[in-house]
Amino acid sequence: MQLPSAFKAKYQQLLGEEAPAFLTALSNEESVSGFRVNPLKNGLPQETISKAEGKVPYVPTGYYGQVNGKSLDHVTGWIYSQEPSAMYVGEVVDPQPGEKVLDLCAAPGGKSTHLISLMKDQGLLVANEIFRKRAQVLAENLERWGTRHTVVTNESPEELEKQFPHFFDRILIDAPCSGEGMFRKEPAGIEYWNPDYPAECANRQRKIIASAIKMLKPGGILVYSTCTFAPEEDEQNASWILKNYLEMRMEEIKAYPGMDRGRPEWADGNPELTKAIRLFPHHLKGEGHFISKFRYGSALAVDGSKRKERKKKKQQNKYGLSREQQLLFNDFRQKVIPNYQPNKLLLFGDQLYDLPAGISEIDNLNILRPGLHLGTFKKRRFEPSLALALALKPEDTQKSLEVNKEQWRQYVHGDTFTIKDQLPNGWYLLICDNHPCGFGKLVQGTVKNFYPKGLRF
Ligand SMILES: C[S@@+](CC[C@H](N)C(=O)[O-])C[C@H]1O[C@@H](n2cnc3c(N)ncnc32)[C@H](O)[C@@H]1O
Repeated sequence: MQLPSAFKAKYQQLLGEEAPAFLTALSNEESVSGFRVNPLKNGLPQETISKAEGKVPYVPTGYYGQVNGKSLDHVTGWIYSQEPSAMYVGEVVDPQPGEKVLDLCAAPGGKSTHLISLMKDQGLLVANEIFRKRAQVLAENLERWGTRHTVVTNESPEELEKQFPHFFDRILIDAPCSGEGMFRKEPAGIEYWNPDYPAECANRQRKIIASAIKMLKPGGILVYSTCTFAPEEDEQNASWILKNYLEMRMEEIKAYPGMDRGRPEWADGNPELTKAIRLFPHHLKGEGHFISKFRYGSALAVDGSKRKERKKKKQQNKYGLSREQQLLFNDFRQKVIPNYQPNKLLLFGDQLYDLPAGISEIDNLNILRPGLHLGTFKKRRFEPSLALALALKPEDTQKSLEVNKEQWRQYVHGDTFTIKDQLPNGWYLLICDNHPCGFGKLVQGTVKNFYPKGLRF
């Protein structure tokens, strides 16, 4: 791979005698692949793990190795393909169960799936992406992951800032950046690069940071990360935060072997910047990353709850179910998932969702996924969704049907298949090798296929 000569000259000057090792690792060595396993599911993805090339030492759920995108483990959300350096970001955010967390630049969902896992799917994760198409991919990836407590929004940071003043316990900005750290994984990124590009990205990042800080609760945590080596976007933005927001304090990030500290001399010399972390491909088995962590130390008293309370009442009617819809869903729930307790049922058109607690302000937002998608109302019937199936564990239902790998392949291909056992007609959660993988409707021994058309293969 050919790196731009201005890029090489820049890092020659910054890294000095280390530069040849850095440039060789970036241009001549292979990128590193990895995957994380999903602790929200009811077991370990043994088939994928058996082919792994070892564990990532700084991420308990992380492994080195490739993922087969058509495997049962991947299709049912038991694993997420993510390069190892990127995995450390979620660990640094360290969200706790029950917290309110915002992933501001979230697509395609590598960090969001990690954050909601660490939260044990408790509390609220708002996963936001500014571009609609990317937000749809984000929603799909989170659907596979099987989360009840994630809302996917498609907003600009400026718009979100109006809706969530001082609302979140933790915010991650995994910023759009010049992507230098991904050059060997995505060489197309080299074409966008020019010597002015990092400064342009830094300006855009500062706007995103300014919005994020307005959404932090007093005492809240901001993690700012990039996948670039450019000091303009890394240390210089971290020092910009410290200079412009006196209530923001840097928190020290643990450096595992192979990780480097932030470089104050690449910004204004502030020694605080050593609390950040740099991941270089010539020091660590992974791609390039920068991670910094801040606490919003101000003891501001902020309360916008009264205004919101009024809106909340209006919303309940707007998204409410008709009597017939309530009966249809209750009938399904009692027969198939009697122990499932929805938090708040919400109807978007004919789509039924379960809105997580902790969020009421949805009227003024572009929302792609207001919580777990439970299913669709059709004429006088309710069809459960794939998302619901992937959020269930085998023990959540008595109405399940074991399918073998061959039947699973028929199912994801969109075919019907027959079963030998005599079972009553109705909805069944299909389970293959302990993986819930979708719903099927049994009619006289034939399992009718409800796998979404757009996902069949
Ligand atoms: C580095 S990627 C995020 C990767 C993601 N966190 C993950 O782990 O899968 C940055 C994201 O920021 C989005 N983005 C681009 N411009 C933006 C802006 N002005 N404000 C917020 N997000 C933006 C991009 O579309 C992209 O999805």
